[in-house]
Amino acid sequence: MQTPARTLLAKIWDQHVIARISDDTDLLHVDRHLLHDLGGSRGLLDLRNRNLPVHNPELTFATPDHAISTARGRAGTSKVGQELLAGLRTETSATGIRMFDVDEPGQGIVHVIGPELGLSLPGCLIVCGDSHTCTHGGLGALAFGIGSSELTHVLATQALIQRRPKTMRVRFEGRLPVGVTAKDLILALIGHIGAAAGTGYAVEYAGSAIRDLPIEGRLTICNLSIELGAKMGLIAPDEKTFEYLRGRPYAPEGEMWEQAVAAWRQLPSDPDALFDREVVIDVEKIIPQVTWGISPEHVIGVDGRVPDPSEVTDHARRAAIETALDYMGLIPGAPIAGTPVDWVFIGSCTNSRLSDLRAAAEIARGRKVAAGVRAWVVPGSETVKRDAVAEGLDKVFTDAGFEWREPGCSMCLAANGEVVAPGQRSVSTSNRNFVGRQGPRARTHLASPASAAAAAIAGAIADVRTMGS
Ligand SMILES: CC(C)[C@H](C(=O)O)[C@@H](O)C(=O)O
Ligand code: SF4
Repeated sequence: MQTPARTLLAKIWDQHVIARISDDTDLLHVDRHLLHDLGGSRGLLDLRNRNLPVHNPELTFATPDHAISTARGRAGTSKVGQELLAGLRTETSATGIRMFDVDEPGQGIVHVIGPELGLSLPGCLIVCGDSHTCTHGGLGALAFGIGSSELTHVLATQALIQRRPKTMRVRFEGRLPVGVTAKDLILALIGHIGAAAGTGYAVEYAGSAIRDLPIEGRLTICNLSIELGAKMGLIAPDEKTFEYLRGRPYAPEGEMWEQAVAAWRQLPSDPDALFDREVVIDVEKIIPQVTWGISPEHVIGVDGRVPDPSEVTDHARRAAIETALDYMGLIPGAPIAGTPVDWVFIGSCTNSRLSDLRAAAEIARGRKVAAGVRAWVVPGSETVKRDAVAEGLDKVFTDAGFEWREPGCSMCLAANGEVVAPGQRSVSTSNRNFVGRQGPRARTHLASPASAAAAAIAGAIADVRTMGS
C-alpha cells in the first residue's frame, strides 16, 4: 500500500511522538530547549524547589537578551534585569546548562543565536518560553513558544503535550520587486488575511519567492507567524538551508552531517499533500509596507493613505480604525509617507541579522540622520555585531548619526529605559506595534530595515524606492 502524502509538519511531528494522548494530542520529544533571561531562571528555580533535576541539560541552552541593557558595558540594566541575569548564571551553572553570557561570543537574542550557532536544525523540535520561537521554522524546524508551566515541564521531562494544529500553506509566487523584502512579504500577508487568520494553524510558507529568499529572510518571515496568530511557521529545508548550516558550531560534522542532510532531504511536504487552507500571494504586486495602526494587520503600502473610518460601513471595523488612529495621532485619509518620525529602531529578532544591517547601511551610507530624529542600530547577537564591524557597517551607521548598540531585545519591548517617549513616533523593524509596546503612549510603525533607515534619513516615513543606494 502506498503511504499517504504528508506535509512537512506531519513528518516532523510524527518523528517526535512518544505517546498518543488522544486523537489529536500527542506527547512529543523536545530536541532543543532555549532559555532566556525573563523566564529561564524562574523555571530552573521552580525545578530546584521541587527537588527535580533537569532531564537533559545538554539539550538546553540559555542566553540573556530581554532584560539586559544594550548600552555599552550594559550600563543601565535595571535591578530586576541584573537579578534575572544573576539567577540565570547561578541556575544554569548549577544544572550544567550552557549559557552564552553577555560579552561572550554566542550571546544575543535567543532567536538570532539558535540558527547562527547551528542549534536550530531542520526537522528539530524546538521550544522556548517565547512566542517568537516560530522564527526557527525558517530552517525547517518545528519550533514554537511555550508558557511558563510548560517550560518547567520540558526542563523536568524533555517532553511536552501538544495538540496537532491544522495546516495552512501560503505560497508566495513571483519575483520580489525593488525595495521589497521578506518583512514586506509577511506584513502584506498579515494585512491581507488578518492577524487572527493563523489561529490554530501551523503555517508552511512556500512558493518561488520563498525558495529565492536567503535563510535570514526566511527567518524573518517565520518570525511574524505569531503575529498572524499561528504558533508555528515553517519553510521546507533546501540546499540553501544546508549551506547556511554547514560548519556552524553545533551543526553535525563528517559522517553525521551526511546522514543528517540525507534525512533532511526527506522532510519537504509531498507534492500531493493536503493542507486545511491554502493562500497564494502574488509578490509582484507588493510594495514596501508600513503599519499605520496598533496591530500588524493595520498595514498599507508606503504609497497608500491612512484609512478613513467614515468610509467604513462595518461598525466594529470603523470603531477599531478610530481607536487606532486616535492612538497613533494620524489624520484619516492622509498619505502615510511624509509622516514625521522621532525615533528609528533597527533591531529585534525580526530584523537584526547581518543582511538586515547591510540593507539599512546601504540606505544610510554617505547620508545623515535627519535633525531631531534618534536612530538606533541594535545588532541581534555578538556574532552579528562582530561580522558587521568587520565590514565597517558600524562606521557607516555612526558616520550617518545612528547609535550603534550592544546585542539584545532593547526597544522592541522597551526594557531598561530603552523606550520611545509618550506621544513620540517610531519606525521600527520589530514585529509588534501594540499599544505601549515601545513605551507608554509610544507610536510604532513597523517596516523593513531599509524602510526604517530611509525614515531616519528623511525624518519621516519614506518610500525607500525613491532613495536609491
Ligand atoms: C517576554 C516574552 C515572553 C515575549 C514573547 O513571548 O514573545 C517577548 O519576547 C515579546 O516579544 O513580547
Ligand atoms: S526581540 Fe522583541 S520580539 Fe524578539 S524575543 Fe526579544 S522582545 Fe520578543
